[in-house]
Amino acid sequence: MMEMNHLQYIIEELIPNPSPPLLSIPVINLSLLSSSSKEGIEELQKLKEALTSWGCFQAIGHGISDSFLDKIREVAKQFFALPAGDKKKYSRAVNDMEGYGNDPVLSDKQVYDWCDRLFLKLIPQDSRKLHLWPTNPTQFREILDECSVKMKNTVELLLKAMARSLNLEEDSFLKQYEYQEVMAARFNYYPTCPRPDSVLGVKAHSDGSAITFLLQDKEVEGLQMFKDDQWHRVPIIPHAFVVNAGDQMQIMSNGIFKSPLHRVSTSSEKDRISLAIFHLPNSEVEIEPLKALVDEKRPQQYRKLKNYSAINFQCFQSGKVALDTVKINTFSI
Ligand SMILES: O=C(O)CCC(=O)C(=O)O
Ligand SMILES: [Fe+2]
Repeated sequence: MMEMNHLQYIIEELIPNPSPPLLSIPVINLSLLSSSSKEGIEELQKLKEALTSWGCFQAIGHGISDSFLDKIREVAKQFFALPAGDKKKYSRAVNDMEGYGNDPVLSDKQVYDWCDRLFLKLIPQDSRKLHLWPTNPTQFREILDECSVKMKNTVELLLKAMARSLNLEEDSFLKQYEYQEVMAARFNYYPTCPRPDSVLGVKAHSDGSAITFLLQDKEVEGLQMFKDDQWHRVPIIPHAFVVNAGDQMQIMSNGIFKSPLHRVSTSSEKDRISLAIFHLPNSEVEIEPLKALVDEKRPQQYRKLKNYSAINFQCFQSGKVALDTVKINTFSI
């Protein structure tokens, strides 16, 4: 953790319920989603229900082996365990999100996340800033590269299933992307924290992505989802991904799929590592609610836009909720 005044990490009041109830979110077997068997159709229905209510689910049957996921966890652990001086070689520039570091300093009122991270773009390949990719541990680059290839297939399979679950052509979402996807990895390291009652690993947020795949720590819980006016702890399923829709999916699906609010608690006993893989359209591509999901009963809820990440960042700076600022006011007076 970089040197910083600890007060800057404290949320004004005590977190009302730092350890809320454990609630199992739906578990979906991705390998069943392309099957037209009875099982496959039921799984597709489960997927739709999960994304329209929770906005998230635990993905099993995703085709990435347990041993590969453990390898990713291992190199991440080795990287964060390096001496500070070694990690600093990969530090992000002041005005860049990519690289190693913690929250950018935007205002003196800001509350920081109790978290160090390594943020790297994976796709498109020519956008990679390889000088920020660790060479220690030596396998890091190779494993992350392999991870991007595997994840690309898994995410595309899911995007197609999501479209089919809404009775749309299976490439509806990918077409909106104009097949120009961006994929980025964010490794999060949460050191032990002396004040878990008033400090969060990551403050409540929704993701600016279209879809996020999260590999949780295998042993240490921390992720919490907000649903029905309550926080819920997300249980660990060691080789599952926690998948959630992001804001851009809420926009493209005209509000049908939900981008859930989530946060990460801290622990005074154990440090924790997670890896979030974000998938989103290229910033030059315009997105809007799919025409097939707009009708009289469900008028268009969001305006056409591009570069949602920039909108999200600006809103974060001024304390606004990004999705609210791109919403079309549909109710009449
Ligand atoms: O560490 C986690 O469990 C979640 C991290 C997260 O929400 C994020 O990186 O956007
Ligand atoms: Fe997140």
